[in-house]
Amino acid sequence: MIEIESLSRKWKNFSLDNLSLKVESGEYFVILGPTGAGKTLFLELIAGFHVPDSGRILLDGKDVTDLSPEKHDIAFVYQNYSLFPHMNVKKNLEFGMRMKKIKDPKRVLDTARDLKIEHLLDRNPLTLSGGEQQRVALARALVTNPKILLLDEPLSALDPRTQENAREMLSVLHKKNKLTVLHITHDQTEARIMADRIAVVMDGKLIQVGKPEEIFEKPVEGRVASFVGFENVLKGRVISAEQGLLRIRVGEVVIDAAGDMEVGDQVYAFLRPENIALSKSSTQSSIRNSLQGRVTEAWVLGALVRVKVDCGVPLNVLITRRSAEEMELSPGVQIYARFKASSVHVLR
Ligand SMILES: Nc1ncnc2c1ncn2[C@@H]1O[C@H](COP(=O)(O)OP(=O)(O)OP(=O)(O)O)[C@@H](O)[C@H]1O
Repeated sequence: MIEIESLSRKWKNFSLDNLSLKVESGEYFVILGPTGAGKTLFLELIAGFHVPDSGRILLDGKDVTDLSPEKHDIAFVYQNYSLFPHMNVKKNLEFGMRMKKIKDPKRVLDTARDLKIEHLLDRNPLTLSGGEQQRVALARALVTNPKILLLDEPLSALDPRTQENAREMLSVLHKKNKLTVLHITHDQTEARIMADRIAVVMDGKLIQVGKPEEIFEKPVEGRVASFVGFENVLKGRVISAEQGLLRIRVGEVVIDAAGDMEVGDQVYAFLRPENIALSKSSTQSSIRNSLQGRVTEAWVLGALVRVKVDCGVPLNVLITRRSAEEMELSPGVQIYARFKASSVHVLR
């Protein structure tokens, strides 16, 4: 459906380099990356707002690289919604239809019903809440019955509850209208929940494409690992490697990890804070790693507590508030940090 072949474009101090990507028809595809990665520019290239320096864009097999945006037959929802403030909601919707020369008044009402904005049709966009504006922006995009929907951070301006409703609504519309969606976000949770597949973009480059579990469990580069939540990065050297089980020396500490490396390799071991458990005693269990250490800091974050532990290596740990209270955790307390070998993601 959407084929991007070696797309490059340079702006003053920023460039998108050699991006290639295939999005299947009907896929919900998320482009994930930190702020300034070039996600918006990438989406705008696909929509035809800029002409690339090199490379091709094919929509449904048709080369649209040099065609104007109207010929791309794509609907775009902007981060700030960009509703026309001098038109009421109904006229905002009708505008899109006029542009595409669609004359079907029923579509406005049907789309308004789908997006639950029937009661807002006479209102001025400036009087709407953020969530209502977002639904109107989506309605304006969908009223022309596009095959491809491009969403630029569509949920970032909404409060968490409204975000949840909007996510659900987007999923329903995606399935009902058999849309191919390209959704960009810097929010990992959003990407993980919504995507069939994810492309990670950083510094104008496409780093990894895969299913959510591949991106979140098997990131291919350290910067992706850090971005998707592997906060602990331990640099070490492999001292033994047998049947997929590695022993890695990190300073004075030795940890076990699952992976495919060779003895002598210098590696980075990545570990999520939520995959480390704390206990006051070193009880026997199948968990391979149990490092003795001392709590250096602890902050309460609602139902969770973020704990810094010094085990010869510094570790960030996230545990429930209840566990922290049961263990009477506070700076200076002696503790064991425990984690499975399979929780450690090892990269060269
Ligand atoms: N018209 C332009 N001319 C020159 N540079 C630009 C232009 N538009 C954006 N940039 C720069 O390109 C880089 C990528 O911007 P872009 O908006 O695509 O990032 P993003 O990944 O969408 O970030 P965010 O999540 O913050 O929106 C930034 O450094 C930005 O300053």
